[in-house]
Amino acid sequence: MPPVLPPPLPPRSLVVSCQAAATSPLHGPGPMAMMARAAEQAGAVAIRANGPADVAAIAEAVRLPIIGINKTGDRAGVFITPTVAAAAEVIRAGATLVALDGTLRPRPDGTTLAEQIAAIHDEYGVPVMADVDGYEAGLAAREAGADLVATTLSGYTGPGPVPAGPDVELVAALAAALDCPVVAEGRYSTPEQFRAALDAGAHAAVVGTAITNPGAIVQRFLGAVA
Ligand SMILES: CC(=O)N[C@H](C=O)[C@@H](O)[C@H](O)[C@H](O)COP(=O)(O)O
Repeated sequence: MPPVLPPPLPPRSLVVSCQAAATSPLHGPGPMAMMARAAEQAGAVAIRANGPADVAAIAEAVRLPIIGINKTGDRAGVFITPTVAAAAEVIRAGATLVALDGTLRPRPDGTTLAEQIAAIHDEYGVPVMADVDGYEAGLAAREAGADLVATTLSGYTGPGPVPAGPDVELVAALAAALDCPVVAEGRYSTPEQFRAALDAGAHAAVVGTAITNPGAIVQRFLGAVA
C-alpha cells in the first residue's frame, strides 16, 4: 500500500463544511469566512470549503486546517476537484488538504485517480482525501494513494433517489478494511449520527447542511408541520 501522509485532523473530531449554493444569500467568501469563524469558535477542528475565493477568505479568517475542494463541471459526472489544475487552485489559496472525486467513474481529463494523487503529492506535498461512493471505490482510492478516504459521495452517484440518512455502514466497512483514516461525510444531520460515525471507526466526520445551511434548517422545521 502507498504511504499515508499524516492527516491534519485529530481523531474523533468534527469538520464543518462551509459551502453555500449560488442561489443562497450566503454565497460568497465573506459569509463563508464568518461561518468558518463561528465553527472554529465552537470547537470545529477543520473547515471544508469550495473554490479558491472561499478558501482564501477562510484561510485569512481562521487558524484551522482547510479541506479544499473545487467543484467544476456537471454534477452528474465527476465534479469535485476533477483535475490537478482544480486542486492546485485551492492549494494555492490556502487549503492544507485537498479532497477530490474518488469514485470509479472516468475523469474528465482522461487521467487516473492514481496519476492525479501522485501529481498533487509531488508538486504540492499536501494530503489527498478521496470522496468515494462505495466500498470498492474506497479500496481502489486507497490503492491509488489517497491519504484519507471519505464517504462523501455515497448515495449521489446511482440512479435512485438520495437516501435521507448517512451511510454509517460504509464508514464501518471502510474503517475495517483500510490502513488510512476514514472520514464520514454526507447527510449527517444529528449529534447522534455524528457519534455513530465515530463509533463505527471514522477518524472524523464532516457536517455541512445541518450546521451551515440556514435555508435547509428552516425547511426542516416547516416540513414537520406541512
Ligand atoms: C454530494 C456533494 O456534492 N457533497 C458536497 C461536497 O462537498 C457538499 O455539497 C456537501 O454539503 C458536503 O459533502 C457535506 O455534506 P452534508 O451537507 O450532507 O452534511
